[in-house]
Amino acid sequence: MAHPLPQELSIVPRGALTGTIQVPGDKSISHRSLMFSALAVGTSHITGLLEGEDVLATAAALRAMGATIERTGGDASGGIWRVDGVGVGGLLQPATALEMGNSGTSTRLLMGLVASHPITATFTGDASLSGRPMGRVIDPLSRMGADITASPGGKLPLMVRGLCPAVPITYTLPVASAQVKSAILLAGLNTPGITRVHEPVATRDHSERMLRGFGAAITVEETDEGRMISITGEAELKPQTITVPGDPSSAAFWLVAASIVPGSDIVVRNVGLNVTRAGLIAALRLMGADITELDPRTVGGEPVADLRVRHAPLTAIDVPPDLAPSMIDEYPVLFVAAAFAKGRTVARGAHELRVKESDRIAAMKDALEACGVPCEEYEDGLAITGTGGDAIPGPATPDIRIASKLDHRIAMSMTVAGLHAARPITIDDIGPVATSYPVFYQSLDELTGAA
Ligand SMILES: O=C(O)C1=C[C@@H](OP(=O)(O)O)[C@@H](O)[C@H](O)C1
Ligand SMILES: C=C(OP(=O)(O)O)C(=O)O
Repeated sequence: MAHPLPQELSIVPRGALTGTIQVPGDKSISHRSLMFSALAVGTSHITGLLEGEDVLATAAALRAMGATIERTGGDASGGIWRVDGVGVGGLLQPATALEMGNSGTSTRLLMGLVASHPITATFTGDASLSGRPMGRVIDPLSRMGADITASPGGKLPLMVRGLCPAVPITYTLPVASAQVKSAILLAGLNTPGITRVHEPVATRDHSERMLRGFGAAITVEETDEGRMISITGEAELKPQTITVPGDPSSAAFWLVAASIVPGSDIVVRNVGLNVTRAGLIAALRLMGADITELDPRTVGGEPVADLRVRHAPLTAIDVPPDLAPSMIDEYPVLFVAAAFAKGRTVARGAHELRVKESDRIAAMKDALEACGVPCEEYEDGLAITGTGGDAIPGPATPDIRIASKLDHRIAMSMTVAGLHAARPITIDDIGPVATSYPVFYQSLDELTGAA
């Protein structure tokens, strides 16, 4: 895929954030809504689907394998989509390679789907995705019988030749990864017998919740050694009407922005608060953030609330490592919060950050240090010495560019940092923001009165 030209942007402070916004649909739930609907027998309807590039890559791949997927309406806060599924076992051989763009979730979950179908698919991706480890899914899916040929180091491009019928396995996750767990469960859907995933550390449980909603026989047993998830194969999924809640990983940027910019007082509506995703809120509250949950309710089987966030002085903490799985995508913006806290925040136990769209530990260290924020890098995290609430200095000279490294979360996090910096922060490429939050800069305009 040809890369679009880099979109450079300079961020300058815009004053307090005020008003109310709604974040787009949850990315994890949007991917799964499309995949499970594509495997159901009949027509599903999805409201609030995130229309980011990652989710659109999933839709395109499912279409290439026979599902009919159409947008029927919607607005900036989310799309309304209709999916006519092919039934479990009914995926067709795609005619061309599946182009996954920047999306790890699309790649790993769809590899699981292909693994137990009688089809062969080639997966390709952009430079970021092509550097990410796929061995973590290649191993269990190969044990189930799939024949997978990958590029050196277990990377993309790779080809999955599915086996049908596949062999059920019991697999203990060697890394805390909802993508690996979900890939195995998806392969298990079309595998005779019971496929089991043992998860020593709990990760996001959207697949389990949604598969149950679609009528799959799935059980979750809590044990002293973690969770054992069992799925009975050759399932028949029933079509659903799904409302996707707002993405807590997108709300995260506003929670931090309002906390650090003096005078801010905002409401972020419709934020998913599943405990397997809510770690950042817990960490920010430990730092002294002023976050109130309003109107708690259930949307699409997930707990949701509106969040009121007011500026508050933040204090450094040792981020509890057991929060890591429930805030894994939020570390970059947590590091920004730490840059404004009083004292030295230490966040460790987050080695997985090394293998996201970029090495997020190195990327944020480089970015924050370039803005005058003292950092110390560990193999599994970062220590950051904050200003105690004052503006961070910003780059020493105007020619310094902050590298977003094809990583949406680095671009958005450094945008937030630029809202309270003494000098402008120029980001070399904000294009990747479109993967998960296409209306991010519109929402920033709304919250800062520039819309
Ligand atoms: O299952 C998912 O939807 C996701 C799981 C996480 O990845 P890992 O499974 O690699 O931890 C997360 O970082 C990613 O943004 C989305
Ligand atoms: C890690 C992320 O996504 P993915 O793994 O799907 O590329 C993310 O959105 O931060």
